[in-house]
Amino acid sequence: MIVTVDVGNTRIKAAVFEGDTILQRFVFDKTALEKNIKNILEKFGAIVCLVVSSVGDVEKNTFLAFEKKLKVHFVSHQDVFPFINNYETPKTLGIDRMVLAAGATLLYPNQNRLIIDAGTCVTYDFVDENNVYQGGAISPGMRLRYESMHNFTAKLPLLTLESPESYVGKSTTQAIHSGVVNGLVYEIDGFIDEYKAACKNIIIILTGGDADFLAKRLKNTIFANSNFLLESLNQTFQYKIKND
Ligand SMILES: Nc1ncnc2c1ncn2[C@@H]1O[C@H](COP(=O)(O)OP(=O)(O)O)[C@@H](O)[C@H]1O
Ligand SMILES: CC(C)(COP(=O)(O)O)[C@@H](O)C(=O)NCCC(=O)O
Ligand SMILES: [K+]
Repeated sequence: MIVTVDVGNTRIKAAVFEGDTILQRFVFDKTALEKNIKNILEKFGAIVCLVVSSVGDVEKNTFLAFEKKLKVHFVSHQDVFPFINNYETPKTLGIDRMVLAAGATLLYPNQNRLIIDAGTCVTYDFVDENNVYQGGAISPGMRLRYESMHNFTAKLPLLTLESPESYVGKSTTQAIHSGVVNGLVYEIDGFIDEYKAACKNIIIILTGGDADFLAKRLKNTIFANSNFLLESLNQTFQYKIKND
């Protein structure tokens, strides 16, 4: 039994795995990291390893403190990955994106894969059918769009996520909701259309904190799997054990 932990720029997600099955999933804030990990380990005494992917700014030592009880592994660029990396700056590629690419490569063999992670940022990652990671895109996530328009203007209020009534916003509030939500939906549909036109045999995976909300609004039919990063971490770790 292992626990995988995904430290994003907004929240921390964790899942306990027995083989390929998720037993329980947790979401918490970085201020409550130590307490939550402690609780998970107390609840699941059979956990032998803590596998961490981090792009956030939490202290490594918080995890290392658990090393007396179990093995702690930070996924890093030095690990073995099941794809060839064609990114021109492989050392700066986010470790979360590497893990998503690895999970897609292992779980969906012999096809092109596009992974869209709608978190703090929206990331697009493309692994082709020859298992070559080709790159993708990074754009502001939904919450970031609301916050940055408020922070960088004098007049725009900070709103919380709401479904726009129409693409024609009839008030400041409605115009912001339309710009943020419809804008991101059009962006994602636009990228999906480009990838689908360029490659016939492609699987598209949508994950991240906004995945469920967005999936319902896309023109393309895409099923959201908000656990995909945690599942990919489990897969990446199993692959490492087999291939090290
Ligand atoms: N309780 C919540 N707290 C913060 N963000 C949330 C919450 N519920 C949904 N979200 C959405 O999730 C997104 C962040 O997704 P997440 O996958 O947690 O990000 P990250 O992996 O970058 O930490 C935000 O854009 C926000 O709209
Ligand atoms: C793009 C990201 C900020 C996404 O982080 P997230 O939204 O998952 O919190 C992260 O993958 C990162 O820091 N990447 C480094 C740059 C790159 O991937 O090229
Ligand atoms: K992301």
